[in-house]
Amino acid sequence: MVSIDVQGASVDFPIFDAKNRSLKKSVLGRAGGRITDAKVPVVEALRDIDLHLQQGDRVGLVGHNGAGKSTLLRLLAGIYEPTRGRARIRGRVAPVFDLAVGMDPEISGLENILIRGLFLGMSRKEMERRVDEIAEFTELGDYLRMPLRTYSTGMRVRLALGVVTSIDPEILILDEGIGAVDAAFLEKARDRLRDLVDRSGMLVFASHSDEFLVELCDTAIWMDTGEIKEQGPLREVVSHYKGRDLFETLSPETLKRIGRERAPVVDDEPARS
Ligand SMILES: Nc1ncnc2c1ncn2[C@@H]1O[C@H](COP(=O)(O)OP(=O)(O)OP(=O)(O)O)[C@@H](O)[C@H]1O
Repeated sequence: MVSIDVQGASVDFPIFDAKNRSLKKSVLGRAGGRITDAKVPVVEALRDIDLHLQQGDRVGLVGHNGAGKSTLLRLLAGIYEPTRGRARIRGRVAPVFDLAVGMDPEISGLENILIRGLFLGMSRKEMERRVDEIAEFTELGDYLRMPLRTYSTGMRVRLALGVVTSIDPEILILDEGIGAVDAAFLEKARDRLRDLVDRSGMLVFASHSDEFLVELCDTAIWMDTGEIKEQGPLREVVSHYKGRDLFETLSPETLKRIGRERAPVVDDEPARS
């Protein structure tokens, strides 16, 4: 059984080369974690996080720029150790922060499929079994035998997305980078992404995209200046964060796919006869 237990965890980044010349006018900062006023300033990226996640959880992470989403993902992936408190992770983590990480420009697309799969925790045998199917999905044809440096950005993303959606992670930690893929290909990748999420034991996904959040998650955490401001059902938490109903901007196709009706809009105006 996979699980993540975080108790009283904080992550600080001391900044040794910060400029101490103050701004002529003090500027109200809205983005980012709190910065302590010391000789060596410290960015408090996460403060006092308590979190328990278990098998089957599909959690969306929302919050303003610099709220601590990526730092929390790295803590949950075991990449960062908490400065204070503790984080216990049970299960094999596949961290997908940047689709391009683990790809080598000098080797072919086919070789990159294998290497990237190993990086995400698959065995060589498993990847050899899947390589044909991934190659077909990417529609890259003869390019798969060419070095990766000859690919356009979109072609690289196709390759990376093909590999990422073929793995069997116990804990899938996903950062929002996948939003950068072109819309047509994403349409094609959507079912694969859903399958990936369905067969992974747990998903934590940071995203600014309403469509992606409703497609992949059922609960949410709202991060604000390094703290958990709210945690609960997806629609409720994201609607509080956005200040409007999460379902308001979804396309009819998305609503149909997720099998939900848009809630009736509450009309404050007195009914006219
Ligand atoms: N390596 C680092 N060194 C110093 N400060 C950092 C580092 N990584 C993150 N921070 C700071 O920690 C805070 C949280 O950053 P984080 O990247 O987790 O935010 P985020 O919610 O993912 O933001 P975004 O939506 O803009 O990606 C910010 O104030 C950021 O400046």
